[in-house]
Amino acid sequence: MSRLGILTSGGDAPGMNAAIRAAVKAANHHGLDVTGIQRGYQGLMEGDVRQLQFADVADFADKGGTILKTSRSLEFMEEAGRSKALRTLERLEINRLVVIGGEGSFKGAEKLHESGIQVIGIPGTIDNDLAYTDYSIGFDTTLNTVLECIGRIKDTDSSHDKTTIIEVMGRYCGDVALYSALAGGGEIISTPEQKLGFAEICSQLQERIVAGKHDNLIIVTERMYSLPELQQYIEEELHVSVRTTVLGFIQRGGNPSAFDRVLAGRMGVKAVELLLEGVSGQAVGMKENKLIHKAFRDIHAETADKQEQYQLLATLL
Ligand SMILES: Nc1ncnc2c1ncn2[C@@H]1O[C@H](COP(=O)(O)OP(=O)(O)O)[C@@H](O)[C@H]1O
Ligand SMILES: O=P(O)(O)OC[C@H]1O[C@](O)(COP(=O)(O)O)[C@@H](O)[C@@H]1O
Ligand SMILES: [Mg+2]
Repeated sequence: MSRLGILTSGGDAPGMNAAIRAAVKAANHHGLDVTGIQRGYQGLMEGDVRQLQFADVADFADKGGTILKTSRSLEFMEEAGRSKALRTLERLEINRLVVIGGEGSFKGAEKLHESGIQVIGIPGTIDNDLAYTDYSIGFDTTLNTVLECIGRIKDTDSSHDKTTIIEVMGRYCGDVALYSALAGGGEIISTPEQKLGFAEICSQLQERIVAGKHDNLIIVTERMYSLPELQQYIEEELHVSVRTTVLGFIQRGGNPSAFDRVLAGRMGVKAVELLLEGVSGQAVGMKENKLIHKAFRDIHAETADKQEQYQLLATLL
């Protein structure tokens, strides 16, 4: 019987388990056995695997994280590490592979494809930083979590007329911040795509204070500023009380939203279908609510056009 391997790699994202479940279900339906590779590429190199029956995954579709565990593996970035991974695949007679992860994981998957392994990617990252797909699995859940946290902070801010800087994740992509603000989450937003300087943040804040809005949320993407410096700058310039909240891993965990579960189900099944059609070196995505698939090499070159969303934001803020 033909054997399919599946792994999750990079940061965990809510909905990864739902994608695993869907892929196992689809594989079994087509008579394929599934080997779960644990701890991403690190586990692939070490041969850390277990057989996956549908019963093993059926109850986890509604859980965050990944039951297969995940890793970031420096060793796999090296030729020698990847040779070890190839030896594992050969030894276990795995000739088809599903990789659930983000951009980095897809780079690794592309190298496996170039080495002759049949591989399909599924986008699983809270960052939504893969431009070829409108949404990656996990992004919607993270947004909902961020909005819930923001709502709680707003209650306190409005009661005390305070300003809070909220740092959200996204690595080098501003989508978590952007969509949080589009959903009504904040007054001022700064992202890698539209970065505001300290002075610009202060002038926007000052405008709102003059207009009578004394509780304000400033949403920023991680890795952009020294937050203590930004906080101090605003306090000294405008003589207002400012707090800072870094949401951190709170926004990566949690049960997947309905949207992420459905997306994961669609993509998990599609990945297996593509493998059965003989497709390799591509990732499943979604554009305008239709499933698509695209070569890894084209995915890396694609850049996102978020002009429409930023224009909308300018109207809404
Ligand atoms: N250029 C690359 N070549 C081979 N493997 C890579 C490459 N880039 C990333 N990887 C592998 O993919 C893993 C996950 O990538 P990372 O960027 O950390 O997360 P994500 O896939 O979620 O974006 C890395 O730890 C590494 O093992
Ligand atoms: O978990 P780590 O290694 O601290 O990495 C944090 C990074 O992981 C993420 O949560 C998810 O990123 P990836 O999906 O690319 O792994 C980023 O938003 C964040 O910058
Ligand atoms: Mg990534």
